[in-house]
Amino acid sequence: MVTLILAGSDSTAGTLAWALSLLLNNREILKKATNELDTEIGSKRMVDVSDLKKLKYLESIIKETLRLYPAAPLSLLHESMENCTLSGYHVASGTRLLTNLSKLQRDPSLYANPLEFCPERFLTTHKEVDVKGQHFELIPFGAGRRICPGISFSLQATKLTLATLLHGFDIVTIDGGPVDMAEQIGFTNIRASPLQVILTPRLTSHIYDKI
Ligand code: HEM
Repeated sequence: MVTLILAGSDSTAGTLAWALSLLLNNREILKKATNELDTEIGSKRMVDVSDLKKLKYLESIIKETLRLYPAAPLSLLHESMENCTLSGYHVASGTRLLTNLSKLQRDPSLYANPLEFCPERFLTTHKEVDVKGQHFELIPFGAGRRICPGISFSLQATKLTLATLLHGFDIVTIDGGPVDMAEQIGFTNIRASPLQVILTPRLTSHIYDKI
């Protein structure tokens, strides 16, 4: 249980903070996300779990966030159980391997303008790519038999929280300026400084009574 809480909290909260930071620095993308929410949900109620499958643009924002800021940038250690050859390299039994997800997911041979926050790529050139371990150019949750067991929960929690925040509130930085994107590298990749924002309700007040 402790493992699940430790592995699940920083990673999911961190991803949410990166998504908001990226959106605040790319306000035209934020606007497109709120437009999608207004079209699909309207202004008379809060977001519901059943709405999530309709929010394709928001889904592409989460994929793009996980591409640029994978919560576990070096994944976890895997130990080779036997001698094998991997992409032409001899790997002796007992060797411990890490996958550099940050580097992989910012590889210019896999993504055009790899450092740019461009959710649209997951609706066009990379439409078929998902994060579930089948497409090796995007594996923020790892792949194979040790893939993150929290994947469905965290994708659902991130999408619901982000949708609820963006639909329910106008969000700006405290000084109106850009968000500092410095990373604090550790076991999980989190922001170096806390993200501080001002939230202003965008829906009529009685809708918030249900929160
Ligand atoms: C955005 C959120 C998350 C990301 C990006 C993420 C990413 C990862 C990655 C890359 C691994 C290593 C996979 C490998 O070894 O190949 C992992 C393992 C793991 N994750 Fe997550 N994770 C997230 C959320 C969660 C949540 C919410 C939970 C639990 C509720 C969780 C529980 C675990 C556990 C227990 C492992 C170890 C699995 C094993 O070694 O067999 N994670 N995660």
